[in-house]
Amino acid sequence: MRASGNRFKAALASGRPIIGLWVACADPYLALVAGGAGFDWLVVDGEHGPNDVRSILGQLIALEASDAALVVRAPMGEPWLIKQLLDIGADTLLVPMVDDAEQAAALVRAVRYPPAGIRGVGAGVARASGFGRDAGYLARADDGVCLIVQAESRAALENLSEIAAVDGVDAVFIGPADLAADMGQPVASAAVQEAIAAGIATIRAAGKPAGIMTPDETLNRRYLDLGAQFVAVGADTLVYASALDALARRYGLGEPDAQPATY
Ligand SMILES: O=C(O)C(=O)C[C@H](O)[C@@H](O)CO
Repeated sequence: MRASGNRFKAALASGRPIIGLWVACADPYLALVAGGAGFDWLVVDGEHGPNDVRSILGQLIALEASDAALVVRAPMGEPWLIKQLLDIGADTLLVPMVDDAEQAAALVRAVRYPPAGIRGVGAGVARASGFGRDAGYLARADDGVCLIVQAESRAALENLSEIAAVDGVDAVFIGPADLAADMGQPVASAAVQEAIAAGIATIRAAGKPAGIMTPDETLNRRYLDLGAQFVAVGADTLVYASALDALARRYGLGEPDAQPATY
């Protein structure tokens, strides 16, 4: 267990842009491969990767020696699951589909122990506290958690300033794919791009770091120019599929006209 404080929070506090990677293969061995690439942060994706608490635990253990800040994305913001993810040692949670400040405030309560929150106390049987060996864990735990909420709908963007203002929300991530789907437009459309630009500005105006993810380098550099601070630039699954497809095509195998994998 990392006793050196929350690495993602420290990276955000530095003010410098940090570049991340989605880790969705749901396998500790492949997580090790990603962990050695040099990304500033990695998201173990519990929403779209075929993960459960045990597989996420295996990846956290595999990544313990990595220099990357580790983020775990919950499938949804359920307090019982958040409790389990924190107990296995996740200290930075990314929670999808947050549409209003009430949801965000409930998530803050879910990541905090009483009296500030509702997180059940089970540190004595939790990896997070070194199975009770870290006597100071409970006192540090609330401050040691970094909560990132995802705004990825028209409703979320309408409520974005209130969401970002919630005390205990450390950062806000804009989900382009879900936002585009909710808007009924392609991610690269002017309407979605304008909404993302406005969203980044709103999050920054609230004094919170803005994050986003897309495999499109042109868009990522635009988002960085707009002030996004934590930007994921790809996913292990996409890179793996594209690289294998390209290798097969070099020997005349696979679909010669197949489009590069994208999300
Ligand atoms: O809506 C989005 O975009 C995201 O939340 C990121 C994606 O889910 C990422 O996993 C790529 O599919």
